[in-house]
Amino acid sequence: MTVIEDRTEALLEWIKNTEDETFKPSTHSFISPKIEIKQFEQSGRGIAAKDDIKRSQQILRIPHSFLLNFTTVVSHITRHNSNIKLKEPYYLGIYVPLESTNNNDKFTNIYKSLELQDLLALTSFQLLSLYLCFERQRIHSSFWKPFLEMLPDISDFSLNPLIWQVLQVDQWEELIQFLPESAKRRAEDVYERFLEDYVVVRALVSRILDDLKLSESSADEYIPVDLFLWAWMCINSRCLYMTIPQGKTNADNFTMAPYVDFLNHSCNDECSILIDTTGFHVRTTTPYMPGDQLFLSYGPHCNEFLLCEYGFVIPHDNKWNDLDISAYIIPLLKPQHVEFLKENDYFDKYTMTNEGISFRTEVVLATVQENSPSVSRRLQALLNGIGDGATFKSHSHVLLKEIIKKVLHECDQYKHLEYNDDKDINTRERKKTIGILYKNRSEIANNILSTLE
Ligand SMILES: C[S@@+](CC[C@H](N)C(=O)[O-])C[C@H]1O[C@@H](n2cnc3c(N)ncnc32)[C@H](O)[C@@H]1O
Repeated sequence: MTVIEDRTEALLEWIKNTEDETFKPSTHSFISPKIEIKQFEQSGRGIAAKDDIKRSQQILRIPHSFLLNFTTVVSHITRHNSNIKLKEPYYLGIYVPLESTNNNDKFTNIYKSLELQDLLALTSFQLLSLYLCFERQRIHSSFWKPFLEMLPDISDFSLNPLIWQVLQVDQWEELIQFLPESAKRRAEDVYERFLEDYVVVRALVSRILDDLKLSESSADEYIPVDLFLWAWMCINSRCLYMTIPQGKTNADNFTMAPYVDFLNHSCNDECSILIDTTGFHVRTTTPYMPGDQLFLSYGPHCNEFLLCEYGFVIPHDNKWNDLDISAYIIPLLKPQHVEFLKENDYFDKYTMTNEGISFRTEVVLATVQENSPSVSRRLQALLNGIGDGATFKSHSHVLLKEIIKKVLHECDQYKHLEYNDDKDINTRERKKTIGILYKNRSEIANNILSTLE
């Protein structure tokens, strides 16, 4: 057996796979005997059909105790602290084996010192990143060992700009500079989210070390930044939407789900998800033949989003690609335009797709044509949906053509990156991916331009 097959066996045993849809659904998993984990060239490990699978067939069910989320992590950590009694109903069904708390390593000493309010003050991302970092380091006594052993390596995220920046990979500053402005902004947003989580978690660990009079130990020993990065990226690239009762914002509403997290992304919905009291279920929404890869849509995401959040792109025909031209339009705005657009919630994010320009883009192109937008009746009519903005159209088209020509000029400068021959394979792949982003932009720009001529 190969290493991956061994690990898969261990995972199936741990999640108590029964291959029986009806057997003890709240404590045992069901992994359809018609599927298997396989290696795919473009997308790494994924799930393949071994047999014909009909549409609308249940293929996976994972009980709540094997899902890694805010509720299960709080249940596991607080088991180390006998003063904490969890009473809320959502904690009651979570199975935490006692053996997993019988250890006195340096990480469980921190768990013992964490109060419930410390945990509840964290976001899902912060709590799970902290927990994955610790459990990875105490893996041999971790309840989650078979799951942790199936998680990707940091090298699997090599295309992701967050990795370039945090690990300062070869040519990282140049690579970030090469990104289209809208992708650069997405990458900055991801970096800020990551940094904020790291700072909060590190401060919490430092405080506990102080409380334990262990201030000679540094929080960096407990959460090295590269391990925190690995944990954070595992979560970001594998989290699945699920409502969390303790969630403070929508961003807290997710879970990690063993085995389900091997489903790769496609633009079309080919599987669907359902969560009930027995756990996390996946059904097919399309038929599959033996050898086919099963896919789940992670959402209507363009390539810039997929790259910055997950570290991959769909090289051909991502139907959710858009072209963000905010960086070209915003410099054209006068202060009164900016004020008007902000007041009406139309500032920034000016996009177009192959189908045409977005309404936000139509609004901004109309707004720049008005000296005093706040008193323009025709602009107000456009915003209220009373007028169709016909009087703005011809000048909007002129402006749009100018902008698109600039976009195409920029794409011509960078498209060649797709075919670069950098001697370092990682840099080569990263540059190639940036080149694909420019190719995507030029395709949309050319399509829109042809409708204007
Ligand atoms: C939820 S995991 C899927 C399992 C993953 N392939 C693995 O080997 O563990 C998501 C990650 O899979 C990869 N991925 C998913 N869909 C992909 C696709 N259509 N093309 C390329 N990579 C993909 C990306 O690396 C992404 O961060």
